[in-house]
Amino acid sequence: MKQMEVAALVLIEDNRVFAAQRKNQGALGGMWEFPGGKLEAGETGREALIREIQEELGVTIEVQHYLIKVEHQYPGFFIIMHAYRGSIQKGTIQLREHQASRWLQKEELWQLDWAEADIPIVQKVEHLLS
Ligand SMILES: Nc1nc2c([nH]c(=O)n2[C@H]2C[C@H](O)[C@@H](COP(=O)(O)OP(=O)(O)OP(=O)(O)O)O2)c(=O)[nH]1
Repeated sequence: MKQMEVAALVLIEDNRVFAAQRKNQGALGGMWEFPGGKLEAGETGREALIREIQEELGVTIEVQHYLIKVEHQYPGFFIIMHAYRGSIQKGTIQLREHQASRWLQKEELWQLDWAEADIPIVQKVEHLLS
């Protein structure tokens, strides 16, 4: 069974969290997620996250702390996801790989069609927003 390890960013500004929508084609097409991506060989989760966010959003982030580890079995693959809190150090977000993005308030969190593995992260975020 295919297995992957992924790092994801929980970015909160002004009491809103950043969510991004995957492109319609491909794995989990159209689903909402926290930006990030797969760890490459020899990379730590933090290193992968900094690299992926630079690639996907064109910004430099500072990773603050580890938030939660999620393990989830999708029909075709098993995913281990590490979510971190982080903040933008430099740059303005540009969507380079996602089709849409939103800054969500607490009450809006469950309006989105989240990738299944993200549910525990969204629950955690719910407690971080007021
Ligand atoms: N980045 C990210 N990926 C997630 C989340 N939730 C979730 O199930 N995933 C899945 C989607 C993908 O299968 C995998 C992330 O890898 P990725 O974004 O690099 O995957 P990809 O297939 O788009 O990229 P690639 O193979 O072209 O490099 O993890 C999430 O919140 N953030």
